[in-house]
Amino acid sequence: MDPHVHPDVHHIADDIGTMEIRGAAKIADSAATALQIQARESDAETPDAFRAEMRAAARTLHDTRPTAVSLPNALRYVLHGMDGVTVEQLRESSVVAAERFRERLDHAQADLGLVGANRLKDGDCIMTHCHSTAVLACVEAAVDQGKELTAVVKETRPRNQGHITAERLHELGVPVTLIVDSAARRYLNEVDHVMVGADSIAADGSVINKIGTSGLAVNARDRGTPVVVAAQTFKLHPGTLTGHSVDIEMRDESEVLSAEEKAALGNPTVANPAFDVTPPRYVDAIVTERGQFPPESIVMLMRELFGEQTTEPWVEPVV
Ligand SMILES: O=P(O)(O)OC[C@H]1O[C@H](OP(=O)(O)O)[C@H](O)[C@@H]1O
Repeated sequence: MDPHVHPDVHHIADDIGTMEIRGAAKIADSAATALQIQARESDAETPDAFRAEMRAAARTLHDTRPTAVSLPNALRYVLHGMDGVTVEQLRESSVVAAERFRERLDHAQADLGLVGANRLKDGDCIMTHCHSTAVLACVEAAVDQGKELTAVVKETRPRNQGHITAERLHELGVPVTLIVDSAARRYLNEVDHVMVGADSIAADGSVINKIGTSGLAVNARDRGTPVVVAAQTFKLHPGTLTGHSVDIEMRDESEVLSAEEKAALGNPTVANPAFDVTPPRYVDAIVTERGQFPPESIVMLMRELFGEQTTEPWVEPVV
């Protein structure tokens, strides 16, 4: 019989898959919460059964979206924290690990915000792409320091997450100019920084973020506008230390065109990659809770944080 996965874990996994829950930090937070629910509610009678349930829950969550490494990093953190010889010890340690992960996430976001805010000067204008809570943490910290900022916000087709950014910036008192994605180059001369988030950062300093980030970064370099990536260290992709590449998620064509719209166009092939890869030479700085790094040096931080090896604790152990 398959290990029992709590229905709330399935619900959270479904919400991550459909992007009801989205944004790399929020996904990580929700994944840790889901494992906490699984641990709290488990009826497992033996330590082996408990561990098997936790691994199954983690696999369910893991298989939802492939690109944001914050998801496996959250699962890894909680499963590595699961410790003890009785079910109650395993339960308690898992719950504590999930709680600790979520607290670290919150602190990291606040600390990163202060680092990012130091890059911003009173009167600066930023250009954003998609919706990144890490970027907003930098803006919020700068606003709290009394700096007046303005923003040019890219819509970010196909899901228009730029609209969320516009709303949040408005709440922070930052005046927003919303533009369609293809207008970005036109406005790059008028902004002081491009600020984006990240879903994964590879060992060579490449930044994997919402589709359109790489074109924006290349244009920004051409115009001499610095590109800042705001990302907590759990966006660092440990697998890339050992030669793995980051999967780029292809999402459903219905996000781009409805079935009727597609038929009216003569049924073209529709491709909907959710992310792209920006090479390190187009990134000026990666802002983390551990400070600001040139992308080429991020590998040193990764070695310090992850060592040389990575494990996938949600995979069944070989017996
Ligand atoms: O962790 P924070 O900075 O909030 O978000 C980071 C990134 O997550 C989002 O992915 P999606 O919308 O879930 O596909 C965007 O690509 C955004 O830049």
